Amino acid sequence: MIEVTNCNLAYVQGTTSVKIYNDFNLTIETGESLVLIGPSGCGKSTLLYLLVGLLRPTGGEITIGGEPLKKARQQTAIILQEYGLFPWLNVEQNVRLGLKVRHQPKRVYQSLVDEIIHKMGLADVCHHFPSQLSGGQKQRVALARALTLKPDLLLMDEPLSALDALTRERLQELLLEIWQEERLTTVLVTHSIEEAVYLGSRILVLKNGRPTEIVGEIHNPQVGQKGYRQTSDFFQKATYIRSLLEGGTAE
Ligand SMILES: Nc1ncnc2c1ncn2[C@@H]1O[C@H](COP(=O)(O)OP(=O)(O)OP(=O)(O)O)[C@@H](O)[C@H]1O
Repeated sequence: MIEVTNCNLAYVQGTTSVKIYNDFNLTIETGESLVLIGPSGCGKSTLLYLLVGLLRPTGGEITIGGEPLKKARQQTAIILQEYGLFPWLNVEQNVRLGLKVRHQPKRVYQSLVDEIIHKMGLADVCHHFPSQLSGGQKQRVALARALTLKPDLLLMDEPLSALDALTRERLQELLLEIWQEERLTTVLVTHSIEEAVYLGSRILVLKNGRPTEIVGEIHNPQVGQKGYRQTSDFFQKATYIRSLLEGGTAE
């Protein structure tokens, strides 16, 4: 379980300090797929950076599994929109990079790397360089690299936003599959209402105030059910989230 308790975070902008989070509280259960949605600038990425340990709150505390988060943990993986691949390394080298920097011997990790490359559908391009890949393939490499580290927490900042509609849908399926199989705790930031309802077992709608507020919390236990995207329940949740984003209230 992740607990964010009374957290404060301010950025210095020019001569002023702008409070993004003030006494902010959030609990994320183990195995949840939490989605954060909200207008640009409301603080979604900042929350991910706090959760990964790259930013330290100026007040309050974050604990993961009861342990106070003091610095980046090995079991947390983060995937960013720009993929974060090294252009001079091929697919396989990019995927195994995380294990290599942790000084694992090759004989220990190679079978895991091979397995994940297959699972991500990258076997045919494993000797290609990032410049030879499509956006969807690059994102699958980033995902594969994160998964080789066997994280217990996977944070994703708009990972699918640069992809065309069909590639995006295929990767949504893949993310859902990974979440269902591994039962990882995931936190996904997206601007897509549909994606939020398709992938989030709980969806938090944030408001662009100073400080940031949660204006809606939607429990979505049907996530992952076959054909969910075509149901009226899916449509109703999407409509509700839209109304919250537009500043309306619950129907
Ligand atoms: N390093 C920084 N220094 C000063 N201000 C910052 C810094 N990083 C972010 N901000 C500001 O903090 C606010 C929240 O930024 P953040 O990137 O968390 O928002 P976001 O909801 O992820 O936005 P987007 O949806 O556009 O990615 C914004 O107003 C942003 O300009």
